[in-house]
Amino acid sequence: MTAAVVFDLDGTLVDSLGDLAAAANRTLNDVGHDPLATDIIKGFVGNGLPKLVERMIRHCGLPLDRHAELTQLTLKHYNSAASETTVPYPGIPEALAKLQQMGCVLGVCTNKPETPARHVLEALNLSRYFDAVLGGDSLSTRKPDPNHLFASFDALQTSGPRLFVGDSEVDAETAARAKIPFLLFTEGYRKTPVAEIPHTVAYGASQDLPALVAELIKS
Ligand SMILES: O=C(O)COP(=O)(O)O
Ligand SMILES: [Mg+2]
Repeated sequence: MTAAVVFDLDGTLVDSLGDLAAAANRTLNDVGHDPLATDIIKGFVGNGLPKLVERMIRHCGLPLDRHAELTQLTLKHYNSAASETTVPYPGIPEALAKLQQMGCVLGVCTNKPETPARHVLEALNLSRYFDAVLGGDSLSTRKPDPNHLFASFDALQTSGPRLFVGDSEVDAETAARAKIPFLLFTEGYRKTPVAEIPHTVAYGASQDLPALVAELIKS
């Protein structure tokens, strides 16, 4: 039986915080605001780019009626430099290759807009592993709505076991609502202690993924 494994992108497959923060800070620069520390911007990631911009606007005390304009601006900045410093987490390419060898079909379900998500996967030589990539703007809904995750599995067209791998509270909520086993990467952008994030298994080294997946699909 073919297992389907769907991955979150930011904070799970790739460390993209530097490029996200750079895009956000370029927008702040455009409106005459001082840049924010990367760690502050890290707290804005997880619910997609429009939400990141909304959190930035609130944090900086900027007018909320500029949300649409500043979202467009941030997307433009991000699209022009989405893979400058972004790298796969150590062990990710090897783990994906191994999972494919094991017969798993792989997909991506990210709240990042689809265009930069595909660009990042391409630039980092990871797109070859994925049969489906759904972004935060691919549907009319996004994580934590379980329909975003269901649509990602449906796109893989397999009937075997389903697993979801992610790094955040949003991913955990999505998996719980979809009733799909959840593998939590502990070294991504989560804001709460691991023990407070519902998960099936937690891991801190991506090299361990193939063995964890093998264990979960056999049970
Ligand atoms: O774009 C975001 O806010 C988060 O993206 P992710 O769903 O790949 O973690
Ligand atoms: Mg993530």
